[in-house]
Amino acid sequence: MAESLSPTDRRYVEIYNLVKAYPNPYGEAVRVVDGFNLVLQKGEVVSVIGHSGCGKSTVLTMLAGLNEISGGNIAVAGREIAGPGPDRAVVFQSPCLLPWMTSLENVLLGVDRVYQHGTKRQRREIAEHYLAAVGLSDSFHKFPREMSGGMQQRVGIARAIALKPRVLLLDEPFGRLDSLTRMDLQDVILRILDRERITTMIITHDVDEAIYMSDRVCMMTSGPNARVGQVLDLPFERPRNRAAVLEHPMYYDLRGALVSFLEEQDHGGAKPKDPDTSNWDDTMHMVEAMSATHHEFPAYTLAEPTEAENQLIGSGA
Ligand SMILES: Nc1ncnc2c1ncn2[C@@H]1O[C@H](COP(=O)(O)OP(=O)(O)OP(=O)(O)O)[C@@H](O)[C@H]1O
Repeated sequence: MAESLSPTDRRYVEIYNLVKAYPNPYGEAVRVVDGFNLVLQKGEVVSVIGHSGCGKSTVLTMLAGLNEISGGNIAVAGREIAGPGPDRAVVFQSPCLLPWMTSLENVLLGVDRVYQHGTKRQRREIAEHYLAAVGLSDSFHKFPREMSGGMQQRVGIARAIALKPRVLLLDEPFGRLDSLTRMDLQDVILRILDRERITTMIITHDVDEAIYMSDRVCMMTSGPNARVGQVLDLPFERPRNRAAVLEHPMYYDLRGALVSFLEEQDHGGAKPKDPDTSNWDDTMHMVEAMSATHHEFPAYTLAEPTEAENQLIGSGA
């Protein structure tokens, strides 16, 4: 993030003293998140990691405007948020596609709303462009039931990116996918982010994923009263290269810092699901396997922005 940024872009997403209180079974308000502060630069990718139940999704859904804020505030591009909006697109663990619509129609749902002044042909061109960008050029007319979980998640990603959001929010987007699909989709997202430079927050349980995908990793303390414990800066260049990241001399130290933090936070309370720090041994094996196996999807290429997209964005539509 070396280029000079305007003051607004340096504080593109600003989360200030954020609080979320939920009622407990006795009706008392418990502050799950309390005093969470984080600033993201424009174009930055930040992962949020922490023990299960600490409040990661709570922070993300408040940033999405889907969850009421109990205290503090959140601003995007200098403006305090008030509810959800197409400037913040979310991809959840489950892609939530409408089952009676094809992949193209599912993506068009959002595109039609954002580009209301575009022609039908222009909007279709944009939806097709983003489906192609996630490797689904052969599946425009498939229904969700005809697609694998990984393909459905690709549609969910295309739908989110096609909105041209200012901020992309990924809530454990690969949580239900097998390791190979997961790695494939990590690369799909990284390549889109390289091109689109979308400011992105990723919630994950996977320390290797956090390191591979992000510019910084934000570690949350365990709840209640969870907040940012530490923030780790990552030295890896973009575009990311998996082998180069894994072979980087600092990789083990960085990973060790994350795991140590999580272990320190693990102070004996019952945790339904601990962060997944177990797949390191499999990772190099997976990299080799990926280069050796036949891919389900055609080689990923990113076309230039479509003419329709440029015209519509240029006209402020
Ligand atoms: N609507 C709600 N009402 C009451 N408590 C809630 C509500 N939503 C979440 N919580 C509680 O808030 C805490 C934080 O939940 P959240 O889902 O944000 O955690 P998380 O870190 O994302 O967990 P995980 O990693 O398991 O997805 C949990 O203890 C959860 O039980």
